[in-house]
Amino acid sequence: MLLTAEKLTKKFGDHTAVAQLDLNIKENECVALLGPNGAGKTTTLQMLAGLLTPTSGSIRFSGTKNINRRLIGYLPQYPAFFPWMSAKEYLQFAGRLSEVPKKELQGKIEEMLSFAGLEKAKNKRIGGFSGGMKQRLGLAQAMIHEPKLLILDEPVSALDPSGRRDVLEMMNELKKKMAILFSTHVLHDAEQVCDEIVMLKGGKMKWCGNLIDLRKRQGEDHVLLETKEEIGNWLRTENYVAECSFSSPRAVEFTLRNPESRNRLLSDCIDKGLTITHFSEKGRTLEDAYLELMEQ
Ligand SMILES: Nc1ncnc2c1ncn2[C@@H]1O[C@H](COP(=O)(O)OP(=O)(O)OP(=O)(O)O)[C@@H](O)[C@H]1O
Repeated sequence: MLLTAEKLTKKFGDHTAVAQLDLNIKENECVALLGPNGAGKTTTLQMLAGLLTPTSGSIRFSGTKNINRRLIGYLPQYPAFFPWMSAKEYLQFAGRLSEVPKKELQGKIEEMLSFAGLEKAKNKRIGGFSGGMKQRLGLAQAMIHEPKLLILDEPVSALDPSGRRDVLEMMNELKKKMAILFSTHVLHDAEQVCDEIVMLKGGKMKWCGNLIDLRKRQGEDHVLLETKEEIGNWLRTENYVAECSFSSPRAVEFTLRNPESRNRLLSDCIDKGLTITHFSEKGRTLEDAYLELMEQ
């Protein structure tokens, strides 16, 4: 295991920002920390990055108790850039801070500029960069020393759709080489890149699992049925049918109490002499499953 946090807790005075959080990150795994505003995402990331001391609990990185900052890359939610510096100068500065060996630094800077799509802007001042360019530069500085774990706080939240896509594509490339832990309050962003999801609310873990587990919670139980003949009232009283709503005598929407009763429904329709002209099942969206978990 690359990182193991046990019973991680952070209190600010009387307020508990993170409570008894257990978290595991494997090598090359991409984990999304998902939660609404104030859930404790930034506090958690800062503790794991070694920037904030936990009130209690433990963090083990690569099996040792010390957080080795050289093995971690961190991009804060609001990175502070020096607007008068050029992209190249900024990466030089970041590379020295991260102790990239001098003889490797120039090569690394060129590699990062190319990865971030900033070669043409390398000598331009950061003050004139768009939000997307700044975020790509922020990612480049976080990984210039080839960390084993990249910690990104809301890396796409402030970006427009094209900036979002660029940064998510960069993350998809990066996860082939290193583990990534990133926070977001948007499930759709998590879906694009992550393997595992950890949901936080009020400083506590609400749920953790992978997208497959989350998709299982979607279900496929909402049915739309249309027939040539009038359906009749029998459907309302069937015990496998719930929340039945007729939009016309020949069209009805309802929820199947369990997905296996689908065959029973179809054979009942045939027994009643109905000709089925439309049958479809609609699952809830992933967002619905997420919101339901958060509200539980
Ligand atoms: N330095 C601090 N002093 C006091 N309270 C704090 C401090 N930092 C965070 N908090 C509180 O801890 C809770 C968790 O904050 P945190 O910033 O970790 O949440 P978040 O999930 O990152 O939220 P957001 O999505 O808004 O960035 C909030 O209630 C916040 O007000």
